[in-house]
Amino acid sequence: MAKIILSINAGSSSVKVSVYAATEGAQDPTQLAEAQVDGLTAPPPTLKYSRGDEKIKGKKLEGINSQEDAFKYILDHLTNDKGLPELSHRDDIGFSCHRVVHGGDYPKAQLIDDDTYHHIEKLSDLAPLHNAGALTIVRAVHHELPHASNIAYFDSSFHSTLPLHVRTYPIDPTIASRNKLRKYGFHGISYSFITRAVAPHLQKPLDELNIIALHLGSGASACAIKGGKSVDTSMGLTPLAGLPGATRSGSIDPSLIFHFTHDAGRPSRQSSKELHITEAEQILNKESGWAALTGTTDFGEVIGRMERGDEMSKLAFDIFVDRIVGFVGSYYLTLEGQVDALVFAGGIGEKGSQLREAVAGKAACLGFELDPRKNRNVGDGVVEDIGKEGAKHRILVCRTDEQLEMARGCVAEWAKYKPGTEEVDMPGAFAE
Ligand SMILES: Nc1ncnc2c1ncn2[C@@H]1O[C@H](COP(=O)(O)OP(=O)(O)O)[C@@H](O)[C@H]1O
Ligand SMILES: CC(=O)OP(=O)(O)O
Ligand SMILES: [Mg+2]
Repeated sequence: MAKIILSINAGSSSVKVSVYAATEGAQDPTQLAEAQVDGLTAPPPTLKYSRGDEKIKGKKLEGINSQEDAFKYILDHLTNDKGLPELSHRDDIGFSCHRVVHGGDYPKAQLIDDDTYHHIEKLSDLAPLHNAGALTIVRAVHHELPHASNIAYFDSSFHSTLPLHVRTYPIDPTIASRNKLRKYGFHGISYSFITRAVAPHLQKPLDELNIIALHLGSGASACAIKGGKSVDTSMGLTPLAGLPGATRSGSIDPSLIFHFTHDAGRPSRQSSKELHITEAEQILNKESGWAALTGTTDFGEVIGRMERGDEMSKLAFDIFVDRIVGFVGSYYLTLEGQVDALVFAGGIGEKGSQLREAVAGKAACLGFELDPRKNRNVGDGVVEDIGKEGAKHRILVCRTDEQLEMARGCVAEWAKYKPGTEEVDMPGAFAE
């Protein structure tokens, strides 16, 4: 029998929920609707909704201040939509897939029960912009949709293949092992989608695909993928490392923070019972990046202002290009030049033609050459070529879809996650 899958992606600036109908053994779930609340870090948040030809864009929302608020608003919107009869009652939802950024050592998705819930909760300190928000949604689903199975998909799982010398920090190994201090890497659900979309596009078996993938959104990262597996990525123990983002500094000299504030190690003003963060984490995760340099978290706006002559926006743009190019060069060596394509994805990677042009301009010396016309008018497929005909390496844009990647995983493991199976019973789940 067909079941409804809700696939929930709590990002740092947005909550995206896709609704699918699926049956056991089906190839791909069928998307019925997609709702997105954007701008959580640049109020007022707005709703984007699509179901068939029905579209809502940019509806300003009031009283939505958190990922949990955004999710509850979306759930109400979906169940009240008369054009979505498949989801007229909350009990219609059989599965609820949750994007959880930090999954520690979990190499694959997990059914959320008491144990996994508390384990994920412990990891919240390592992904302060994400895990705590995602868990508020897990709790909301558990209370509002008690018959649905909750499954956690981790951003970190795709990077469980990182070689030892890549994931190890050169620090005291005893303390590193005790405190689980290593590179985990994130955006893995997206990189998994990208790998599985790009391989058939390039007509290569998955296990022979070598790409440099860039997921550039509110949080941004790069990944070197060899034989379809992650061999290096720019985020680290937490999503703070590597590239700068909307409110994140990215990698800086770790000593900098002690010169920035004398309170670096103190609990932050925004610490709460659920979320413990230091002043240092608050500043570098939430008060840096484009927001600190330009006053906006919207990189589309940064580009617009730069084009109108704003110097700080130009500086923010140049910093981003410089850091991205650094990873492209580094991963080109990691892959020993055997690179099938440079792939742009995420909100900025998919929409920021100016950024792609600037990155490709610097990477042209390695054989990544852009076709400016294709770059400015990207086709509407999942994967599109924007490289110059005859260039040494291809350049692609991939419209990544973390919700679909989770829903596909859910269908593939249907029997394991089916509501009503013994494993799924969670009598006292998520006790405080
Ligand atoms: N035309 C555009 N050019 C460049 N960036 C854009 C454009 N439109 C939107 N963006 C950026 O995309 C980012 C959101 O990306 P997304 O991957 O959806 O974010 P999240 O990290 O919340 O999942 C925002 O920072 C937004 O500024
Ligand atoms: C891991 C991460 O930074 O995610 P997002 O880009 O969705 O904030
Ligand atoms: Mg995202």
